[in-house]
Amino acid sequence: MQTTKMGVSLDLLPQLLRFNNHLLPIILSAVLFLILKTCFYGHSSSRTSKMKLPPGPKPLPVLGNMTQFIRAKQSLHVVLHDLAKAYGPICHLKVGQVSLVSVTSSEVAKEILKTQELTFAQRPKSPIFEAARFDQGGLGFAPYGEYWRKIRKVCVMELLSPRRVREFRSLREQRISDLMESVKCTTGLPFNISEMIFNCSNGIMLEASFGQKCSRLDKLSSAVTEELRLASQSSLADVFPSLWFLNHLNGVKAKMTHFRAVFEEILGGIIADQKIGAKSRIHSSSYEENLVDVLLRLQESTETASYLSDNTIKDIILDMVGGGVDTSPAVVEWALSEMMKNSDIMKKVQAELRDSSKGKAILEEADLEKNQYLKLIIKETLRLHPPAVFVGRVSREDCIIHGYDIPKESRVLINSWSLGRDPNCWENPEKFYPERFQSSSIDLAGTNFEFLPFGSGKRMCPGARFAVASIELMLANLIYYFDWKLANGLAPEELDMVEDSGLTVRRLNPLIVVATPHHSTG
Ligand code: HEM
Repeated sequence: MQTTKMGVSLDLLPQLLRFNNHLLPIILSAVLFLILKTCFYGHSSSRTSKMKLPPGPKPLPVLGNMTQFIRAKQSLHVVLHDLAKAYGPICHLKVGQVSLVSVTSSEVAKEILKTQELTFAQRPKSPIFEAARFDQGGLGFAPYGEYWRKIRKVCVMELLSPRRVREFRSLREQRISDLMESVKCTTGLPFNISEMIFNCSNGIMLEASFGQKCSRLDKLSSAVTEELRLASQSSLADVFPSLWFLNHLNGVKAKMTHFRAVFEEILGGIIADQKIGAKSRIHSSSYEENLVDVLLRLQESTETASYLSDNTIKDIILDMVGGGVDTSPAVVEWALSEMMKNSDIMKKVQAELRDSSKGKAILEEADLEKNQYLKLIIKETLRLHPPAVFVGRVSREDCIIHGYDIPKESRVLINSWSLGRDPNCWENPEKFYPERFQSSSIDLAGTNFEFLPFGSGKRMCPGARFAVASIELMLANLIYYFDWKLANGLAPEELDMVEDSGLTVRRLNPLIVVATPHHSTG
């Protein structure tokens, strides 16, 4: 293996940073700055190797020239997956000034997420998100500590608890029934199901959060989507933290400040309105609380009042909307795509659903309990297409992982996409084969480290139950009620499965289909 100090930094930058041409001078100066800094002062990886450590463990070398692995426009998770084939399950990359540790094996993932859980209970700092948040970044980006613990408790026990998820059942059923009506209206013509799935899923999340449909919520959801998109186009300043001014020069800071103003206007307005109406609504016995109501009620309670300011509530709500916005629809989209390609699987699940719920116009959640195959399909989709391809953490102290020194502040990317395709863990890993989960104990709880779609441990996704409830009901109804064909005479094997890049990995090209109502349903 060839080891050079700068090779990786420069080769990986174009992968991580998508930038406009007018930013080129800034980028070049930054790279030049780094080269000079490296030449004259050395860089942090060389400091790493000089650290005093107990005998045995060794510094994880920075990999050398990897140009051969980086094909044009390939996503970072695929680049890192390919690197692992050559260099092993743990690789140290230098990206700008940041030490990045890529992990692609379940054993190493377990060491990080379980054995040394506390060391890695921190998320990478994101100056981009910080600029668009109000307090300490809600749950997702709050530093591990007392504040995070309190907010996490509110989210897990109050906002996304099993009881609360059940309470939103009729909301899900109503929204999905609206989706079915929209699909019916396409009357056998080609249409973009990806967009409809996205709107439905988004509608569920927004209505659960605010209890209403209104135009300002559409504005909020587009701002959150745009914000996530901008954040996924990782800014140069993220990998050169000492060049703090870059985010000002490249316009990212201004855009984030704009999003913050949009969030302030909409969320500030909604919180003020809901405060006025809350007491009368909550005293009505038929009233179902939405998430903002719950947070405002907790704001009045002596136990939680001290840390639930209006700004914290805004951050938490942005976490809820942001956490669910692209992820759940991505799973429905990928599952449907896989079934379009694998007609046997589609037929099998349709038969199971249609036999068990004969003649029903629409499936309710209670109808799904007996449909095991649908659950296997969702797991298999999450294995091959985890919407969040990385579980991202930061080391809070120097530690040793897999026999290597990992310095404090290293960013760790556990590649869930790669874990789901590891031939050491999965037979015939590239094949979409839901039956593999049939007699397996592997579940979504994050205790099987080859399958981490929702992460694991203390910072595991608190929205998993909420997400799965929507995904199951939406997918079940779509395949129960309609028969599906690809548009424009496309054969199943011609359907592309190209991934978009971003924080959430969805299809790059929308799924264009033709739906025909099935004669025995409804
Ligand atoms: C299919 C849908 C979803 C997937 C695949 C997903 C995946 C993930 C993953 C991988 C993490 C990081 C976990 C870790 O570090 O161990 C995470 C964190 C998080 N997710 Fe989700 N998520 C989904 C839906 C949701 C929904 C619907 C919400 C909110 C309603 C949500 C809210 C959050 C929050 C707040 C965190 C940060 C938790 C913390 O840092 O303590 N997610 N999610």
